[in-house]
Amino acid sequence: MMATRDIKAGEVIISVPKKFLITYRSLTNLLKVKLSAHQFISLYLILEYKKGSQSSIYPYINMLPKDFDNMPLNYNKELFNLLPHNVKVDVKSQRAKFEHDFAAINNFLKSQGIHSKITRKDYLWGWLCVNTRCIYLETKNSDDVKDRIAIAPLLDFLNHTYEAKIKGEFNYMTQCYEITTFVPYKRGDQVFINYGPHDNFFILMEYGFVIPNNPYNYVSLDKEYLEISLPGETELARQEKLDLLLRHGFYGDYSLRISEISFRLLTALRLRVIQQFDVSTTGTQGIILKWKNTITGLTEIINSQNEKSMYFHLQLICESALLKAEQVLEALKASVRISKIHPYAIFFVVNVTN
Ligand SMILES: C[S@@+](CC[C@H](N)C(=O)[O-])C[C@H]1O[C@@H](n2cnc3c(N)ncnc32)[C@H](O)[C@@H]1O
Repeated sequence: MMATRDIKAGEVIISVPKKFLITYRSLTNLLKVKLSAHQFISLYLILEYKKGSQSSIYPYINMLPKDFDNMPLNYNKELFNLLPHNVKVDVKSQRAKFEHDFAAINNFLKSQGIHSKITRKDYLWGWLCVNTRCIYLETKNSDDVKDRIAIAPLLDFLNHTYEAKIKGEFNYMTQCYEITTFVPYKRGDQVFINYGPHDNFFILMEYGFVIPNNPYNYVSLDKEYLEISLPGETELARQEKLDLLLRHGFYGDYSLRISEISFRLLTALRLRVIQQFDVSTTGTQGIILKWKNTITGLTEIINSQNEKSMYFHLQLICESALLKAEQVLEALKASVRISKIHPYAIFFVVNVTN
């Protein structure tokens, strides 16, 4: 979407009247349903899609993507396996959510005596249309979960940038969904919204694209942390350290950003590199106490030797992550040559790996 005049910070750039919002409530006259808003709006979109030019919202249906082959949920096994471990975990839970929703609409259609001709592929299309395009509405009645999401076709013209500063909300006075920009635009500029402070893993999974030089990007080192082998560390010691991490809320979510090593990762590594670890001894109990002090902020480090070893092993796990990424990039190069995978999908996986 483009600015047709200069726009000042603080101006409302878009105002969509309630009657043009597709919500659960706006559709309930069509069918009495016991489905979530996401489930039902997805069903509505695919039913409209199947009507072709007879659909009352045909112009909108016609401008929706024809497929979502570039989204991880649709990747074949070969490409899925090349995704970073943490993305695979998230895509698996997204897939489970989809399967749950697909089962719910099938049950619903059956309960209505409707013989469904909606395939998994059909429904996935509707489901991803909603996932990539819905807006969240703060309802006055916080129990009214069915009214929380909406599709506003006009808003589909707005793309995302992390630089946009906006507020989007339903205005009860004007009965419109309004977007206010807090950055100015010049006539002819592309006008953006901001889907949130998301890294490329999230953006790829939820919206099917990536942002070059996204400042929210990070590398997850959870798998490398668990797989690291420390000389002299017994399986019992390893398990006791992991139990301690769990008990203190420091298990997992170990990330590296462009200019930041997460405190969680540093803390977990400090514990991990402690040698001759045996919780039944007073020596280990004393060092665990010092480790706990680094969590509360009482001290910054356990001791200089532990700190040195921690950074040494941090470097090792970074090198291991780098090696894996290089192998993935090589495999992706081969995929481009041999398979029929959507070229954008390959570009996206290269981007989240790089
Ligand atoms: C609400 S739609 C935005 C409008 C979309 N460009 C269209 O023409 O339908 C959301 C989709 O737009 C695309 N999109 C939004 N911002 C983008 C960006 N900065 N770069 C690339 N694609 C973007 C993604 O495919 C996303 O799923």
